Amino acid sequence: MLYSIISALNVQTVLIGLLVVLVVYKLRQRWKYNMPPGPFCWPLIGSYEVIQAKYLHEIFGKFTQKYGPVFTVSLGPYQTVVLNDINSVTEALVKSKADFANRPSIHSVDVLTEGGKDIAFANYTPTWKLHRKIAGKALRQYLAGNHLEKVLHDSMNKCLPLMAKEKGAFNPENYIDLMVFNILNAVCFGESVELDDPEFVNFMKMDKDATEMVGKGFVEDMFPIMYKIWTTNKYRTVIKMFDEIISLVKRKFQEHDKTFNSDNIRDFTDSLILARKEAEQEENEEMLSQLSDTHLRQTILDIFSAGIDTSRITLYFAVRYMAGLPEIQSKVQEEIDRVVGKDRLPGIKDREKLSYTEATLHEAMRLGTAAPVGVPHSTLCDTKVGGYDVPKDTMVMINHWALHHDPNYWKDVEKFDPTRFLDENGKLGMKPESWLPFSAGRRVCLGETVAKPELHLIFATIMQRFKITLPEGTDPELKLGGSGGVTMPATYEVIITDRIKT
Ligand code: HEM
Repeated sequence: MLYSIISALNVQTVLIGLLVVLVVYKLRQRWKYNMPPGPFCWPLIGSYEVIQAKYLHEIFGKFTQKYGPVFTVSLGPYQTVVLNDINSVTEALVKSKADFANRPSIHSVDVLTEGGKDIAFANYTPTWKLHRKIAGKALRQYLAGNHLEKVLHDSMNKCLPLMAKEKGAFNPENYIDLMVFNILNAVCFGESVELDDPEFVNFMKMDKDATEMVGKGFVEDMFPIMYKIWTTNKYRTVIKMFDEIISLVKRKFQEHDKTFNSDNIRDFTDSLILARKEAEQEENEEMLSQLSDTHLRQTILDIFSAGIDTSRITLYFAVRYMAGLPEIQSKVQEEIDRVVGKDRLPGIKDREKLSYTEATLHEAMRLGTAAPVGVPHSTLCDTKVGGYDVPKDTMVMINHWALHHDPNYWKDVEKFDPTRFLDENGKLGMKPESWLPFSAGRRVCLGETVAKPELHLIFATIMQRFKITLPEGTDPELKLGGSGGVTMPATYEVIITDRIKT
């Protein structure tokens, strides 16, 4: 009895002590720094409104109206500065780029990245710079030849006939997943799979479940002490999925390592192995220590999973918009018929002539931003943005969704209008200032040069082949699905008519 009272008292004392320390820390921060304003946040828990919100970009939009485009909010214990307009984003990511180039340390992410050994979530260190350089070079080598077009055509030739068999209303997700998966699978591992391949089915299920769970966040990331005491079922499930995904990439990497031949570089994985062999020949011990199996498989996992998720979600949006906007769809198809015809698939070289098609995809990426709040950044030093102070180690989020819906930059914000991206001659014009789906600065999307031709060709090829409509009675307005930091269209069905009967 006495023991339990003492231990209860101890717990209370510790908790109160912690609370006092936190309040003092917060007051000191307020006194020392002129931080951006923001809503009331509870110590440790953060903002109640954020916890309750369905989408982060939406609640951030609400705060912007009240506090302006730069505000502070606590997400659990993470004091976060959110940037909601292009001026503040450019100031942070372009003008003061090194200051904002770090990533916050989040436990669940640390598990997936085997201790931050990847690119996307790694700290801004010389090792990160080396990996980004090597991975960028490998991707450029891949894009230099006609590899990407071949891989794309192979993937589309496999998927389109399967899709054409659909009679009546169906959900196109599986086909889009297969198109994207096979392209990234070929880029990374030189392989292609069938629609019912267990590896594909299993990976997509795990990837989607994990994306949804990560998008909603984990209580354990808010209260890291929980990892040591007790973890939720949700957290244990996602960790099991991470383990499986890591094992899959590990197996593929080991197979490549065993069969590697420097005269025949088959894919991105081979390019990374080659970079390591070159470091071995140069006896560059320092570089070699940063090119361990773990580092290389984490780089591959980044390219594979970052590429699949963003691309599939962008295409879910694009197809759904086209199904609800028959006039725009017809214009896209007229252009493709005129430039490419119906006897061959669109190729990389057609892209510059398919301006309206490209503009339509850009508009789908604006209205249906696949990474609405991007990947969180963190400050490397005390710095400034929008006239406010941002202390070292503050989490910084970019609200890409807000940039893409800012009425100061977009007329009739909610209207789907591809001509925003065209000049007076109907050609693709300069990038609109507040269009930033791939972000900017030191951590700008590494896959942008792959994603742009990849998405364009998949989209153009689907549009060339099928007229897409919504089942009778469906509201043409797109409803948003996903939650937290992940957005996608709510599950939908379409009906397709084959425009090229084969
Ligand atoms: C629609 C397609 C895509 C979109 C909208 C997109 C968007 C983004 C965004 C917003 C970031 C975070 C940038 C920042 O931290 O400020 C990012 C990072 C990244 N993306 Fe993409 N991405 C796309 C496709 C791809 C593809 C196809 C790949 C791989 C081939 C890829 C690989 C990466 C990597 C590795 C990073 C981390 C960069 C770093 O931290 O240094 N992405 N992407």
